[in-house]
Amino acid sequence: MVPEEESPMDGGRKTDGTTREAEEMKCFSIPGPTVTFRNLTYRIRESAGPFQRKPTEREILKNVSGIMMPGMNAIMGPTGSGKTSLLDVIAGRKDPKGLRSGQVMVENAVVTSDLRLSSAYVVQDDILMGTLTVRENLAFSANLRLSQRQYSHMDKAAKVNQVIQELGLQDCADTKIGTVFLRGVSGGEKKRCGIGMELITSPALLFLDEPTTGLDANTANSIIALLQKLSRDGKTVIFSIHQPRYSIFRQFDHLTLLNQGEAIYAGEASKAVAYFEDLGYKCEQFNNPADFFMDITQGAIGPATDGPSLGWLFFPHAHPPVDRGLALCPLGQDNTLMRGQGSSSLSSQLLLVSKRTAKNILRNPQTSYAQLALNIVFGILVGLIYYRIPRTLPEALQNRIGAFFFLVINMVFGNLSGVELFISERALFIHENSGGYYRTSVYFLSKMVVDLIPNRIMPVFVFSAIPYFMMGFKPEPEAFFLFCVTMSLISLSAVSLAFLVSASVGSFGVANTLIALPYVFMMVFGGFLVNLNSMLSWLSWLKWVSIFYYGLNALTINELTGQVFTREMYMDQQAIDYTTWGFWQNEVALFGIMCLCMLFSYIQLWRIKRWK
Ligand SMILES: Nc1ncnc2c1ncn2[C@@H]1O[C@H](COP(=O)(O)OP(=O)(O)OP(=O)(O)O)[C@@H](O)[C@H]1O
Repeated sequence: MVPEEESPMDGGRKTDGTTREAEEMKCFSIPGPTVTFRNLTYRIRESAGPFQRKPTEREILKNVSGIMMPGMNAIMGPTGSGKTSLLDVIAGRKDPKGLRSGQVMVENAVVTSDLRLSSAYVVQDDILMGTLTVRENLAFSANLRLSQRQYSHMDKAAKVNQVIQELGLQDCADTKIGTVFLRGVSGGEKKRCGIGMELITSPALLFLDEPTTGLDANTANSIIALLQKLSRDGKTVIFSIHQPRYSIFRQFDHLTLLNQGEAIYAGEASKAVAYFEDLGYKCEQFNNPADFFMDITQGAIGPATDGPSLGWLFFPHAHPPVDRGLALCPLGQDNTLMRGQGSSSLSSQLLLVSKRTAKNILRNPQTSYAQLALNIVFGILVGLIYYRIPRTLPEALQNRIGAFFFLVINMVFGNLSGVELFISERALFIHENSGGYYRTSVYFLSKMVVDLIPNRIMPVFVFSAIPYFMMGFKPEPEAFFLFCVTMSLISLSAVSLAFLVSASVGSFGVANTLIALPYVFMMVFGGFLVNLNSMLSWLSWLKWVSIFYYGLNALTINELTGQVFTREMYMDQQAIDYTTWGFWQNEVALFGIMCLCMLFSYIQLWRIKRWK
């Protein structure tokens, strides 16, 4: 959670627009912080193969140091040189376990993972809600991240308008971002909106991972021009970039050049060419310096004379960290200097996130429609197959039990789509949750409320009503009501299991395999396909975890108890307890499965790795 304290960048509560504007101007005139890092060594563990005992370690950052001040600070280097890793370590987004030495300081205070809550980080893949407009996305960020105590609704709307103006997003402010099904704003506008989501909190320190990747030359230019404008307003802008064109390169104030995890240059960008020329490398007259540096790192050109070799750090015109009197502090110790803006209360977070989820479902209703359509078609189909079940044996019994099995299969397997819930928004959730937008519990609860009611409970009532009367089940309202309750509990427990799988894995392929397996096992141990009394005793215990077992039992008790044609004979044979408590035992068991799966889903969601 973003702390509620007032930040140095925070304007505080304002009563009139003029004061607010003046304060905003003041925010921009306060210089951003100086970020210092030294001797950063970062190792990753390469996953061991099946025959390898110990995982191997690889050093991806080797003793990297530097100072980044307010302005444009670029981290450049060839692919795989460690640009993103360095950016993430500085921004406190990389798993601290891998940091073997070194520290990062912001304005003389050691920072660790807390920095990620107080600084702004724009990820490479624009992570935005595609069904919402640019303005709605920005408003979502403003409503959640600007303190309720300090900003009124009007203040927040004014802030959104201000960001739209600053980023030149006026023309597309009310256009949806876009999804695979929906054409939305352009790539450049999406990138601007991503930057805007972070600028909402007026951060003094802005990190961007490859902000120009995937954009055409003009759009890339305009994004860099925007960043340059922000840096001239006093912000410390730190970004990784691969191989920019000259018009982009010349806007850099500070350059950190990486090669195979080592910083081979860190200093004023305008002096980098001269530095390498001093080492004997020759930059052709019309060559782009960025291309020149890439050629050096990739060994395409060598020194003309015997100069010093690459691989040691140079700080032209930059103050070495020791000159700034920075104290060493053990890694992992939190001593955060900057504090983020206060965020909204738990209940308003829940309201805002639920509203966005509902909006997203309404604007992207394919899953809900499919769920409803499937239930109507299946309901009619079951109703037709078992139309007016006779009340004479053997059909009265055979058809009823068959119909129950058919109904439960539909309830369970109809919820396979539940595995989509947390996988499709995994990147968005990780980004927003680690950026301090909302708590894990808020996201979880909003998903439960907004997904469960329209997608999992309402269609069940439609589905239950259609075949129930077509088949000629007990006409009493109480029996129909208990039938609906049972069907809902079967559906909810099945979907909870799907949610658990969804929160545990990151890919649809794995999730589909993982969910199909327990569903099929539960079906076998439901008591319809095999008589559980005749099964090996050490195997038959699996019925106790079967949604099918409890669901079939409850439906059977509800329909067959008191019927003249069976006289409970069937239930006696199957050892089904058809007392009132016997019926409710099944309902409680289904409810228990649902609660357990929900609880584990939440734990799994909470355990998702936030580190990069
Ligand atoms: N969490 C991780 N797990 C495994 N390998 C990693 C991890 N993070 C970084 N690496 C590896 O470290 C090296 C540097 O990666 P990084 O993404 O920092 O490079 P980069 O310069 O940003 O590359 P690119 O320009 O291609 O994005 C790569 O070989 C990458 O595969």
